[in-house]
Amino acid sequence: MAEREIHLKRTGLYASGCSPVNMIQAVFYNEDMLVYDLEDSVPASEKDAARILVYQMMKHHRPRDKYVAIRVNGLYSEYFEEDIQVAVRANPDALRIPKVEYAREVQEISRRVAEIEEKIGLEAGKIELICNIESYMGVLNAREIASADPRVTALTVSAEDLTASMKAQRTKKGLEVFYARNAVLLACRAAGVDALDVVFSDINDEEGLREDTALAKNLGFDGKSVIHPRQIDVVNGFFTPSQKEINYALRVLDAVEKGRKAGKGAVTLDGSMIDKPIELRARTTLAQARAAGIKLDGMVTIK
Ligand SMILES: CC(C)(COP(=O)(O)OP(=O)(O)OC[C@H]1O[C@@H](n2cnc3c(N)ncnc32)[C@H](O)[C@@H]1OP(=O)(O)O)[C@@H](O)C(=O)NCCC(=O)NCCSC(=O)C[C@@](O)(CC(=O)O)C(=O)O
Ligand SMILES: [Mg+2]
Repeated sequence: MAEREIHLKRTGLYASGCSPVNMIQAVFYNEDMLVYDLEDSVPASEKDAARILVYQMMKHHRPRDKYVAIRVNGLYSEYFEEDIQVAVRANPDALRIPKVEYAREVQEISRRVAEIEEKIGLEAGKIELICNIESYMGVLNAREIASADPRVTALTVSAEDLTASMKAQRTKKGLEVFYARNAVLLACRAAGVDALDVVFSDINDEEGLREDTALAKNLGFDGKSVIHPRQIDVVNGFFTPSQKEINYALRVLDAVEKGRKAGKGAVTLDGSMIDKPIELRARTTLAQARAAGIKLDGMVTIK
């Protein structure tokens, strides 16, 4: 099995497989993950053309240093067989699998990917699987799905299909998917895979996007799917620790270290108690900052 590199997934930009212009443009934006879509953004009449376009893009214009995924149609759709044949041959970093409901589906897809990898001589096990959780059944089984197969490196919450399956109304505040977001996030944490948040569909509502992304970040998500280039910097910004957050994290570790030397388990900083979980959160902030390319060496802590 291939050794996994860790990839930042703050933003996953969908570019429709039936829009050659968007597919080319998407190469040049700041998203961490580019997702070429063969599923719901492609009408039935364009499925064959989209498959060819995505394959050609991957062969001739694949961006260097960018994590690229291909979203295939679901396991039970009439397009799955051709999609998986072409998508694996395009050798993406990951396949995004829509509408996953059971661990056995992930295992079946992983087995199919392995067969094709072997047939065409690709490194075994390198292509990752990102499972889109977009039904009540998927949410209920998220824990098993997240640990179904070593290829699984992330789960996403996909709110549009999910709310349709729940007979819920999709709102911007997102109360209807609050439980699902938490359930999927906890499943990801239990399995040690990344948790990716819902698409915010109104591309003209920046304030709404900010509120939605702040919520996702506070809940613990690692990133968010986006559909328009305007959404990328906003979302990257939320999932990259700010200077203020980094500075606070450094001060927490400083206080912990001083406490340790003085033989204390809990110390205070700015009047608040600092103990083990706060130290852990500070370490997470610094790990996220390093992953985002922020250099921490020699950084001074200023109150
Ligand atoms: C919404 C719109 C049509 C608007 O386009 P418009 O062209 O009107 O927008 P403009 O503002 O005019 O664009 C300004 C400039 O940006 C360029 N530009 C725009 N979008 C770009 C882009 N994506 N990539 C690269 N470039 C782009 C454009 O070409 C122009 O370039 P230029 O002319 O040079 O200035 C377009 O964005 C778009 O197609 N988005 C992706 C839609 C999609 O993939 N949906 C499926 C995934 S969600 C789903 O399935 C639900 C889910 O499954 C989710 C889950 O599972 O996670 C669930 O259940 O919840
Ligand atoms: Mg969907």
